[in-house]
Amino acid sequence: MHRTATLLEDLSVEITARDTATLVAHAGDLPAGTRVSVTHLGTEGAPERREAAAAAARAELVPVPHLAARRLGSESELRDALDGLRAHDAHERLFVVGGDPRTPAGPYASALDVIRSGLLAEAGVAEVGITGYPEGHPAIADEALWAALRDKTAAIADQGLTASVTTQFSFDADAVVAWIERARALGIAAPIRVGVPGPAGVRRLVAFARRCGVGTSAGIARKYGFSLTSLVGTAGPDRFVEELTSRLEDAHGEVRLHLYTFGTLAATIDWARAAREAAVPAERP
Ligand SMILES: NC(=O)C1=CN([C@@H]2O[C@H](COP(=O)(O)OP(=O)(O)OC[C@H]3O[C@@H](n4cnc5c(N)ncnc54)[C@H](O)[C@@H]3O)[C@@H](O)[C@H]2O)C=CC1
Ligand SMILES: Nc1nc(=O)c2c([nH]1)NC[C@@H]1CN(c3ccc(C(=O)N[C@@H](CCC(=O)O)C(=O)O)cc3)CN21
Repeated sequence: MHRTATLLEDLSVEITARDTATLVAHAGDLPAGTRVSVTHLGTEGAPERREAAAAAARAELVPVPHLAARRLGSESELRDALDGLRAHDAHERLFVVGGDPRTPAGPYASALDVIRSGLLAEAGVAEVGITGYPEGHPAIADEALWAALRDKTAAIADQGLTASVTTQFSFDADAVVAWIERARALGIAAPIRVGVPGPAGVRRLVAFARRCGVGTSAGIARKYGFSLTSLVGTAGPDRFVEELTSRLEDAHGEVRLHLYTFGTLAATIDWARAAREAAVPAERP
């Protein structure tokens, strides 16, 4: 398939539990089998996240619930979360992230600690998603990030599980392509889902970028499609996707798109459908 079509056909979306009703209402506009990540925030509980994942599964989508290691208070909290997901058949794919809390709430200080617990494999998880940072991380040194990526990939394989990588959102296609090349050069062969925000208000994007420690230099932002001096208006990932597409080659391995929806799930689904239809024109009789 053409590369743009592949990126757009098999993209994934990331929601929070409170997007569940919107997801159910608009699921029909996503291809069956689309992966739906459910962010692990401190403001939403495990039952709501589990319900969001279950709703995705019922809608013929593939849930990817997130677990933030530092938000887990105890081993039994992890066991309960896995059991709850399993009861809804929403445990096959998980995304494990360290999490923002400065101090871990319980025994897991990093994603690696959760993976090494062995509880994921025991619960019947098949695939474990981990992070990637094309623009680095404000509080974690680059060397530590690359070491973590290597160690997590190895630990996932040791547990007999499959790894995939989803990158922190970025507005900079050059940084993303350079990051993919470095990862491949280091022997990371897992599929990489490139994180980018869905269409959203510029003010919102700037606020989330600040909150998540993602750079928005004026030049990059302008290229992406938003002006930092004029915060009114909406910016979408069109140019980013176009540029990413034009730069990707077979040597980059399996690469997909991951859309962080930041409260704009319906608009993101509309955007994805329009982009898909533009890339793969319906066959004429
Ligand atoms: N990329 C994403 O979608 C999300 C990222 N986060 C971020 O997760 C970060 C780390 O998670 P992963 O990338 O999975 O790393 P990780 O858990 O694999 O850890 C990588 C390295 O950073 C250290 N570390 C982990 N969390 C930290 C924190 N909050 N502060 C300082 N050092 C930390 C670990 O000890 C380890 O050395 C959080 O700080 C947060 O910024 C949180 C939610 C979603
Ligand atoms: N460093 C870091 N921390 C994160 O928590 C994080 C990232 N990076 N990268 C992207 C993902 C996506 N993230 C988020 C975070 C918040 C909302 C959000 O919509 N928050 C609502 C409140 C939702 C609620 O509390 O139920 C908001 O209006 O802020 C969405 C995605 C969190 N993630």
